[in-house]
Amino acid sequence: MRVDIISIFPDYFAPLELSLIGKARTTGLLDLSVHDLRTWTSDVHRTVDDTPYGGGPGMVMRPEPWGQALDAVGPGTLVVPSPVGKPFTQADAYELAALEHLIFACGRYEGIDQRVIDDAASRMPVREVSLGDYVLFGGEVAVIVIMEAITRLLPGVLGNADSLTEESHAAGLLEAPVYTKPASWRDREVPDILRSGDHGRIARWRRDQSLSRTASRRPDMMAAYPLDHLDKADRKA
Ligand SMILES: N#Cc1ccccc1Cn1ccc2ccc(-c3cc(N)[nH]n3)cc21
Repeated sequence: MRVDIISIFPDYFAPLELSLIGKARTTGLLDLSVHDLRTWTSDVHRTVDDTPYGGGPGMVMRPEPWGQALDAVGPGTLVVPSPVGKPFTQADAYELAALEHLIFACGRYEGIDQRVIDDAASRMPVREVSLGDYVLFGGEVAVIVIMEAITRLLPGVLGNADSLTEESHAAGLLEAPVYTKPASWRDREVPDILRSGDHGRIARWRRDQSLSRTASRRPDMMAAYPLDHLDKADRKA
């Protein structure tokens, strides 16, 4: 997978040289390039923002540098983090992980001139995505989060691919609590079932835990959970 990130703060992406994303880059699973938007400015001050038409607070990112940057690195699927984007989900992570070339546009200030998005959409797929109902300073942190969510889905990145099938949101439920040694810690014991060796009962216990956690913490996910995945007993719960 090829990924191009465009930002006025390229140093924000140093964390993408670490851990499993860094390993994916060195092994060639991920071809990641980070670009400074100011590369595509032409004035001595390397200006990337200007005052908003119609007035209002703050500044808006100018279209010219963005247009030239996207011409240079595109075409690909353009992903634009934004407070007004579609909520980013695990399903989106799977979809993006299956694509050949992603381009991330990191806005700052009050956002990017809308014509940049409209112009890009005339020649490549564009996805405006939100990480949640809160406002960040810019798109960089959102791109780091999205890059983690995507990269861990790439074949060969996670040592144990089984992790992907059991984890939260993969099966449409929140995952069960996890425990490791010691069996007793600060007078708190690991549930006996998990030490029973009865894998059938353990699987049932974990699914019950997932259902109860999801029902209490994320009723919205329960509403979307296919009823035919529930045993008759579960449906009464
Ligand atoms: N746009 C905008 C904007 C509008 C008003 C006030 C502040 C900003 C800051 N900002 C500039 C770029 C940019 C990118 C993504 C987010 C973002 C995503 C999520 N989920 N929250 N915030 C914010 C971003």
